[in-house]
Amino acid sequence: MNVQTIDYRSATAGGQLVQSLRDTGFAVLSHHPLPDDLLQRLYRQWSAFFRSEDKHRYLMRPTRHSDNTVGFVPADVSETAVGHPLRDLKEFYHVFPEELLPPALAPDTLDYLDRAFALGVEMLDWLQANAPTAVLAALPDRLSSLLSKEVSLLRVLHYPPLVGPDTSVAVRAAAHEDINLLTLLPVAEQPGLQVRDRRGRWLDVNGNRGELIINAGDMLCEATDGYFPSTTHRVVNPSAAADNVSRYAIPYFMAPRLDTVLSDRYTAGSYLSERLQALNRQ
Ligand SMILES: O=C(O)CCC(=O)C(=O)O
Ligand SMILES: [Fe+2]
Repeated sequence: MNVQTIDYRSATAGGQLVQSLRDTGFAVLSHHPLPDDLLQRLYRQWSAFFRSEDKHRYLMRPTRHSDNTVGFVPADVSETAVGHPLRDLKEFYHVFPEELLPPALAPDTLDYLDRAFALGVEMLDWLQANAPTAVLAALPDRLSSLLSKEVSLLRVLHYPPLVGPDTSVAVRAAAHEDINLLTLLPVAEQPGLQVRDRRGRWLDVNGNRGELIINAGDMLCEATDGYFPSTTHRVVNPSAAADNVSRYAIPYFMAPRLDTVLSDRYTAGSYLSERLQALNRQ
């Protein structure tokens, strides 16, 4: 399996994106418009946040627009991937527009969120223009018109350096699929992200700094009757002592309005509720 790197500026980028998502569920986008200096500021500001005790003042609470939570999620209540016995080794912060957010972090974080949303709209328009009409015909609207900024989630993840005895079983992020339509994830400064190919082998996602990983989520898979597969991925623990440092990642999970009918079985709302219950079962 070969996750394609696609140059955002290429005239055929849309077709390449469809092909790569079809083949692997993932793509890497180079030369995209999300500014690297903005991303670097986010890493700096959020690493300071996770180091400070202030984070406990922003403990997670229900969001206004979905069953999700907004705010800081400490490692001891973190998610447990379906089929995995232990919680992931991560703490994170859920950002939604106009909801709980430390004021010092708001300007750059919300600027990034707006830009990521605009790029996500463009990516879905690329899929719309390049996927077979029949695949998208059952959807109630154009893919990008289904998006909801209120339901879409910017997650800032901190995977602390590993300590303690049970790290051989617990992992930074156990194997899972994303719930949403499309995920935009800047290539992290530290390695660890892997995807599973059709034969069950785990492969590193080889993106370079400054590039953007794009992957299809389960809602896109459901809404296209499997045309766009949502590929299983994970974040493995550092293997060498020298790599045992904090890792940060900032995925943007783009989701449709909750009343969107995805299939005969699900609306986006019923799908999201079912999946969140499974993740937060412990
Ligand atoms: O940390 C990463 O690189 C990916 C995180 C991820 O897959 C997720 O939060 O769904
Ligand atoms: Fe994920």
